[in-house]
Amino acid sequence: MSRAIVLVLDSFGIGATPDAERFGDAGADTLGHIAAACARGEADMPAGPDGPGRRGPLALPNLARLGLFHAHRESTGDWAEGVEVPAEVVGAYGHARELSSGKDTPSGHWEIAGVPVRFDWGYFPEREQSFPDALLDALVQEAGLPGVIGNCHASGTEIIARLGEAHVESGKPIVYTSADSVFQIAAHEETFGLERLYQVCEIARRLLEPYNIGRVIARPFVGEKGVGEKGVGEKGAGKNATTFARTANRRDYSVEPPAPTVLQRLHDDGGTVVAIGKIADIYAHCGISRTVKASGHDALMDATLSAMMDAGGRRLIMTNFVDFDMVHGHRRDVPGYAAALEHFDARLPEVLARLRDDDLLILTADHGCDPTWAGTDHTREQIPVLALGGRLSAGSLGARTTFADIGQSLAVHLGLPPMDDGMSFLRPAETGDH
Ligand SMILES: O=P(O)(O)O[C@H]1O[C@H](CO)[C@@H](O)[C@H]1O
Ligand SMILES: [Mn+2]
Ligand SMILES: [Mn+2]
Repeated sequence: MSRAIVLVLDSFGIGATPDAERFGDAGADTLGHIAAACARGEADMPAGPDGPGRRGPLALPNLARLGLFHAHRESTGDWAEGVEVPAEVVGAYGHARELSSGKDTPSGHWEIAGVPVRFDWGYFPEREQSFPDALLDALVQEAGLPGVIGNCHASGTEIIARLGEAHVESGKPIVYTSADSVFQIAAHEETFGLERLYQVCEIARRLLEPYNIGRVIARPFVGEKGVGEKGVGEKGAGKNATTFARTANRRDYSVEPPAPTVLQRLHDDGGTVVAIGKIADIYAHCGISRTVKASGHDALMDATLSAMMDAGGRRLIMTNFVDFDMVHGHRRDVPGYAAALEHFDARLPEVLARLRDDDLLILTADHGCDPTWAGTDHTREQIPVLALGGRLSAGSLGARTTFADIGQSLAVHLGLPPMDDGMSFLRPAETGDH
């Protein structure tokens, strides 16, 4: 029975799309710019409590053997700087551009699953006073809040450092947005309460219906307000030392995909869809047979491996590795992104060792988030398509004109009727037994 394993490296773009100019992203290249910084020795990181550190050129030998650097070269025209190009490539590799109108996570994932987003999302483009009064008034009234603060474009970590204390003192949640179609609500897990935050998000989800907003995101945090001056030499010396930090209890309230995804089709056809990490939230819980929550790339990898060890059956296992984006991309943390990639690469052989003959493995991404780029938002980029399966031969899959080629290939592999969008890169002779 065919199985497919799809690993989404959230935000791991491999070069700007032809339409990147429209997004202010011409020249963005998440992989290329990380590799260049590593080659220049600008992404060294000492060992610390968070990991073993890293040094020198970007080392991704296992992804390289699947064709990552070849795919990047076909996308951008150049080899990534300082990387070791493997003598032999064993994977089928390509790069894909996005048909969807946005460069956000749901659009990217839905298109990967065969359903591009052709309509325009609603956005809140004003940097300050971003949300309509009518919306905030209704939220305050329906949720019984003393008010809200924030109401601007912001980076989530910056805004809790800046407004966390005011939030704790006033009980007013922090509302903010970004270049994405999002309404984000940050609140303290203990003083405000996690369940209450989720309830407020559900009310916001309903109130946002007329605005066509893709996601409401609950951003719980913990920690304390400033406790005096920090000592000389410490990070943030001279500033009030707040300890506000976000927790793993983030929750995304997405609208439903506009058409049945390949996940939905498999689930409805009696197959099993195992959603690991944020996947279930991203697909608004549509077409999910089993949800496995895990936080951090090691736990996400462990959950993926254990799902691969489960008894067979026609199934899709899909995992989102969110820290590339959330912890490193948006925070413009080049050394951290490089270290996370190297760590992922080092664990990849564990996945390869668990592949069965009729499995199809696909590694890909949902958009870019170039950590060397201005601002803190995503970047409109091509995604890598690295595929390995019993009957797929090694070599280039070329330039794919939509992420939906992945969904179409999954439909073929899993024995489903064709999706409306995308072209399969599996030849019929290469499909598994159903
Ligand atoms: O800065 P933080 O809160 O991480 O938010 C980022 O994460 C959101 C979802 O990807 C994006 O819209 C961006 O605003
Ligand atoms: Mn994403
Ligand atoms: Mn993001």
